[in-house]
Amino acid sequence: MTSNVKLDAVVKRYGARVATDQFSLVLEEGETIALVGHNGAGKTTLIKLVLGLIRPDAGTICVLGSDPARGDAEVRRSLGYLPENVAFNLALTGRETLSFYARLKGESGGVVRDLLEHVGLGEAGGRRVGTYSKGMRQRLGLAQALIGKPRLLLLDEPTTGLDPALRQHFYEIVRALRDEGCTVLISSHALAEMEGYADRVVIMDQGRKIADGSIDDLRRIASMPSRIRLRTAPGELQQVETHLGLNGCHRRLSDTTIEVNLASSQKIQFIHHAAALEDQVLDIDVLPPSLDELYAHFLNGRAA
Ligand SMILES: Nc1ncnc2c1ncn2[C@@H]1O[C@H](COP(=O)(O)OP(=O)(O)OP(=O)(O)O)[C@@H](O)[C@H]1O
Repeated sequence: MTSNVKLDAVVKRYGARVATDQFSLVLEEGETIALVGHNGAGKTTLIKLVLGLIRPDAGTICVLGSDPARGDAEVRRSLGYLPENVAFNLALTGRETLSFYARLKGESGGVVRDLLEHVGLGEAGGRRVGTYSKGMRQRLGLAQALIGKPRLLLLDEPTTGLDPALRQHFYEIVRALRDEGCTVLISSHALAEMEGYADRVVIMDQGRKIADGSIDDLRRIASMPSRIRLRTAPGELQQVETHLGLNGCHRRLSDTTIEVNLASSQKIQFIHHAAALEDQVLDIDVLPPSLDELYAHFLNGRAA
């Protein structure tokens, strides 16, 4: 694999405040990475360092083979960036806005129409940005970030303001880019929606990296219990509890639903027993820890 981004022991201070603290990270070609952390954890600072908009006080950064602070034109053309708050000239149309950014990136105006179509703004391209909804401006921002087929895409809170259908569409665009080999770093607080799309999750807290791995890796490291949910036949709930030896280590969610928290070592045996009660247990769901739960786990561990 080729590493598109390498940060080694990067420190960035704003006065006495340390925004990133000995932060090391490697991002490979074709990876989608979720960067998560509380407000003020240092996510935007990290993105700005990778873009070369600010310089580190210590440590080294290499982006697409060069130091981003050098502002290498070839590297800049291969970067796409969607800032947290997109600010466009409201008097320009969507098409004029994208044409402007395309020229800045040395691309022909021919890409504009396709990009507008791609983000679902084909028909609105002739309207002034001032008349766009927040979601439309966000999509225009994404189109701007996609100019020039970037090899590295940095998206800061990209789905804020998008409705569920547009979020879905947004992640489909991200998946297609990843399949073409683009590295996509997404900073977000919307953990649930990242679950199906992120190859890796990096959790930041107070400028430090406190977890880094696939969701499965994080589940293994956290070794949190899974929730097993059983649906019983009507009137059979108590029998099932007795058969399975559940002595209060479970919750009744309804007259026919029980939930049990089990460590991975106990999970298979329990499911086996429950499945054997085939007249009484109608359904078994295994709910592994969600990204929200893992996030809380790692942050609590940090606090401890
Ligand atoms: N230009 C600046 N001057 C002074 N302090 C700053 C500056 N930019 C960021 N900081 C501080 O650095 C820390 C990290 O901020 P940063 O914006 O990187 O966090 P974040 O994780 O992106 O937060 P959010 O989720 O709220 O966007 C915070 O304590 C913030 O107050």
